[in-house]
Amino acid sequence: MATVSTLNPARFSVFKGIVKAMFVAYPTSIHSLRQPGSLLWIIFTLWIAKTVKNMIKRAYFHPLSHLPGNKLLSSTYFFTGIAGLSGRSHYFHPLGHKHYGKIFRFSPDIVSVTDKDMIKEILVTMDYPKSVIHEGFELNDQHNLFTSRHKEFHKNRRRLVAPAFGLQYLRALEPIMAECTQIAIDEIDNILKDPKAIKGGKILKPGQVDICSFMIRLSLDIIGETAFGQSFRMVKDNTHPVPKQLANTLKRCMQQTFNPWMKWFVPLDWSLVEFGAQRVKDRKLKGEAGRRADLLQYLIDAQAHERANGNGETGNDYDDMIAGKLTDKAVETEACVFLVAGSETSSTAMTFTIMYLVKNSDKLAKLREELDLATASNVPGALPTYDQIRNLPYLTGCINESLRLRPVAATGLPREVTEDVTMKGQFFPKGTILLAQLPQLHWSDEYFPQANQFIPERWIPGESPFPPVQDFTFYPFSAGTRNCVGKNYAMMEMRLIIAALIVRYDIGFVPRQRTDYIQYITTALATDSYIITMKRREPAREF
Ligand code: HEM
Repeated sequence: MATVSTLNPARFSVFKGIVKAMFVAYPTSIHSLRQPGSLLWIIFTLWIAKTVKNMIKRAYFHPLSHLPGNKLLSSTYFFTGIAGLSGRSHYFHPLGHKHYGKIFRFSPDIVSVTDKDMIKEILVTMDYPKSVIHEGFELNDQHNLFTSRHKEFHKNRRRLVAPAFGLQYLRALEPIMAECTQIAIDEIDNILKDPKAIKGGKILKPGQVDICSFMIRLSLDIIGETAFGQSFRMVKDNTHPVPKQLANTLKRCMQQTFNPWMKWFVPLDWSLVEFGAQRVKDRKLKGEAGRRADLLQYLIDAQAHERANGNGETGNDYDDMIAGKLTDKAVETEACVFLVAGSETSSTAMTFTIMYLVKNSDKLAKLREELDLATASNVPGALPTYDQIRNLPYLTGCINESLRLRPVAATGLPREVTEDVTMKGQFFPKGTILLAQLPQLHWSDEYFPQANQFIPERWIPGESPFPPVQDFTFYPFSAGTRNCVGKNYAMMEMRLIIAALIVRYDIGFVPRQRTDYIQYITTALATDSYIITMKRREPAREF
């Protein structure tokens, strides 16, 4: 297996050579630069003049220059590049909106939007395609469901993949999710008995558990089992190389999207794709004996079905890809996409939900009461079943409230305008990237009274102290044709895991911890850690 993305040694030595040569040539160059009329002086002056001319053009004479926004930021891609490197641009957008209002331009062709009607128009009514930003995340040289900007491709691929997330199929995944959750619970119990039993990470005080680490590892194991038919055993061993490689690669992808020069030095490591391809081959080789009710099986069956109905591949790789056919490569790629799109998203959302619960003990007590009632008939040791918890309003309210306050799409959703358009009296030329700022909408007191408070009751008709939540104000899973195909999967997983933890343990807040977050493709706590206290409940809910 290839190593984690590092500097490309050959290119790095070329780079070192250039830097060395620059140092040797430095005194001469500086001297030459200081001589008006010398060749270097002329080249440098022309370059500066061209850059300044382009910056002035973008800032004052661009079709978007009528929009509010900082002229310096709008004149160059430099600052978007820096933001892309840091993974923290979501901290900067609210400041921009506070200063400039619901629409502001912060890059030559990127405009941030928090206006409710415009967001609906961008995501739902006009259903604009994804932007060039998404292409930086294409894997296996293939368009895929998540990244593709091509409507026809997306329509075909979504038709083939979406049924895998239908309720009937998802119910078959419950035993897999339950088994992985039970393994996590056993590991938590081990750590509570002996803090040294921790798998990786630092040993914590007795009674403390890093719940963020558990959520990350558990959701990786679940997606490994359901998308590849093989757990990464991250909860048990925490040593599988693929998750780490993937996290590094996604970070690099995001950085390179905004800083294309990095591609020259830092190759991307797609070991994940090799891993995925091997799993697909293994499953196909086993034939009927290897059948399992999971996402991978669904993709393999869908491929066989298409072939049997004469809708299989033509043999021309490019045409097949553009048409969204389920080739072998496409099956491998989509299984990998599930891992990319379906692990950190769920784990972050669960960590934030638990973080809000431990910070709001009254809400935690109310959730516990609801769960205890719903699972009262369980024998000791049994995990809550999905039938027991799927319709619990307070549990759903807690998850919704956490997704509202900390949406996984922290930097907003970029969409590209396909033709010149005027929205809310503002002109946007073809090619403009509109960034639908979901977080700002979710945090608006106009739509969510006391917006910065964790109030699960607001989602429960009859219990809410506020008017009902309006349509098109809450987009944790996006909307339109590009909404999250894994929404039902994610809701099921989050409900099952959070219910299992709350029923089994008393959990509590540990003060003085960092809770800042970063976003490369999805959002995560910057430290990958959130510690809580946990204690087995005695004796009533002992199982
Ligand atoms: C709490 C968990 C999750 C959240 C908040 C979430 C959120 C989102 C959002 C906001 C999008 C739109 C992204 C964009 O427009 O750029 C999206 C798309 C997507 N999600 Fe999720 N997601 C979650 C879990 C999952 C899971 C578990 C899976 C799969 C197992 C998944 C698979 C996908 C895929 C494949 C897409 C692309 C769909 C398309 O364009 O047709 N997601 N998700």
